[in-house]
Amino acid sequence: MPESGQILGIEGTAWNLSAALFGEDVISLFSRPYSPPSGGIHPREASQHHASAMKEVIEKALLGQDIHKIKGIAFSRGPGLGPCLRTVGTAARSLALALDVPLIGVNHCVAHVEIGRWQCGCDDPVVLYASGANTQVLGFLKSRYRIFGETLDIGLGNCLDKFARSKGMPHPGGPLIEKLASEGDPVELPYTVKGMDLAFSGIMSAAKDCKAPLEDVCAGFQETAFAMCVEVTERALAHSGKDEVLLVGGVGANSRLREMLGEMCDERGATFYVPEKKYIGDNGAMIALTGKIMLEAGQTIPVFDSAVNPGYRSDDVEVFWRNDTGDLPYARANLIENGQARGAEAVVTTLGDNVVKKRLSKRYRNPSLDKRLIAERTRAEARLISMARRCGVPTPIVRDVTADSLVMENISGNMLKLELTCGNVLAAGEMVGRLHCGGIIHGDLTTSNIIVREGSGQCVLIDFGLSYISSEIESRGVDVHVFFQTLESTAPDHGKLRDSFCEGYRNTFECADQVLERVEEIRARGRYLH
Ligand SMILES: C[C@@H](O)[C@H](NC(=O)OP(=O)(O)OC[C@H]1O[C@@H](n2cnc3c(N)ncnc32)[C@H](O)[C@@H]1O)C(=O)O
Ligand SMILES: [Fe+2]
Repeated sequence: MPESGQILGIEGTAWNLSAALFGEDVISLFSRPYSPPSGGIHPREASQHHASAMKEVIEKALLGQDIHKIKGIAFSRGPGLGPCLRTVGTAARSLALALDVPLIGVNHCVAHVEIGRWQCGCDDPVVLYASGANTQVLGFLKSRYRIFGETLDIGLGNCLDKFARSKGMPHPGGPLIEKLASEGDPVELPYTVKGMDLAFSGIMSAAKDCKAPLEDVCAGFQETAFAMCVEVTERALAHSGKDEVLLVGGVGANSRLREMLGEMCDERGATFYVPEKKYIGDNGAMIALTGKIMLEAGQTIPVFDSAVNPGYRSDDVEVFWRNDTGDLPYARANLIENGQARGAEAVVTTLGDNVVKKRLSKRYRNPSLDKRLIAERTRAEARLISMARRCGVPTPIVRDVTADSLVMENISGNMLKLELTCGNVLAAGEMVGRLHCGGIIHGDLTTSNIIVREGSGQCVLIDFGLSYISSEIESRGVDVHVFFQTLESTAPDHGKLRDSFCEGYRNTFECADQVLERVEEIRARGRYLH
């Protein structure tokens, strides 16, 4: 590996203009945050702030340093606010040319992850990246940071900030909401999880309209939104078989979110990591460090081809600097002991020809939210399994229902994720087509929730805990989007599998094309939003 010496990194995707020098460790770090006089971040004003503070920030980061030791200039290439990115890009290019050193274009999201891994010393975590503009659950697989799930509308931080503004609180709202929440008694707010994806706009509008004392609304907001984030992180852990969780991004500064994630990891036997506060939100050190790693891996860019990318996705980056884990990470998925399988939210125990599925209480969840979710999901599951069967979708037969448990027929076979052939995925597409045709949305359509029945090879759909009735193209689209995401995050040949699914889906559902078009739209929407 070539010795890369010192790297200067510049961050300025949104609110913080920050520069750092990284050698073997962080040598210097200096930031000039932009705080809007009123309202939220205005892209042009933020970029003007960055332009006027650039000289000072770079000078302070380089104070007392020998600039001849600098072997590369790294900058945040995206995602972020276009005008801010361009200001930073221009400064980085000029410095690279003036010092005659390589230029490294860093993906901001990947940099959040890399500084977390570096600081915490974790190896292969499931990452909850919760910041202003982004909320994603990421995991490394086959040379990329795959997006297991993400927000379908706005980022958690922006959602907190907008709610705060509507109540007359200053920007950014996160820290003040945290303070108020600690004195409140949580109100009930809408909880929206779709497979491993999340949506925050429902909770935001309900919170804005809520007439309860502000402390109680803030507490309800945190309890609900954070429980959603922890749930999808747990789901990603169960699905991927990884055993480390890393929290990064500005919202990671919140101690309640840390506490909840810590409790979830504790219950699952996973290890929880979170970097120091100065490295958790936007900072120049994360760009300098990632720049150094990328330079060592040979990932530099020529100045003439270094345009910024406001929509740069975490999974657009080919990660040359990490060893591929090789096999799909299923070895440790779903702990199975004494005939019991433990998924993300329930324990399934085999009892002869039946299984008992019992939803577990989660310590990280506020008790009334916990009770509400367990009861709602158990009831919904029993009702929707029967409906789906009537539509010709193979499901287990339900034999009994209690407040937190279902007794169902035991289906023997493997999860679809272990038998990802085009034929099986085509059959899955046909099954989902029938389900949607009958007006049912599965709500958690992953390859772990389809069993390929031993002997007949028939695809059987399980886990209807998040299912609901809807004939909307949007809901159907999200269902299929979730399925495609699990293919993408786990199967290298996902293109072919996707085609097989579409073929099956078209075979049984006449609105298939409309839905598949919407899936493309939903995918594009997940890209950086302003
Ligand atoms: C693309 C890039 O520009 C963007 N960066 C970004 O959003 O800044 P970051 O520093 O990672 O996060 C800022 C967010 O973090 C929230 N935040 C800060 N302290 C918080 C706290 N104690 N509780 C909750 N939220 C907090 C703020 O309210 C704000 O929304 C991103 O990573 O998405
Ligand atoms: Fe960020």
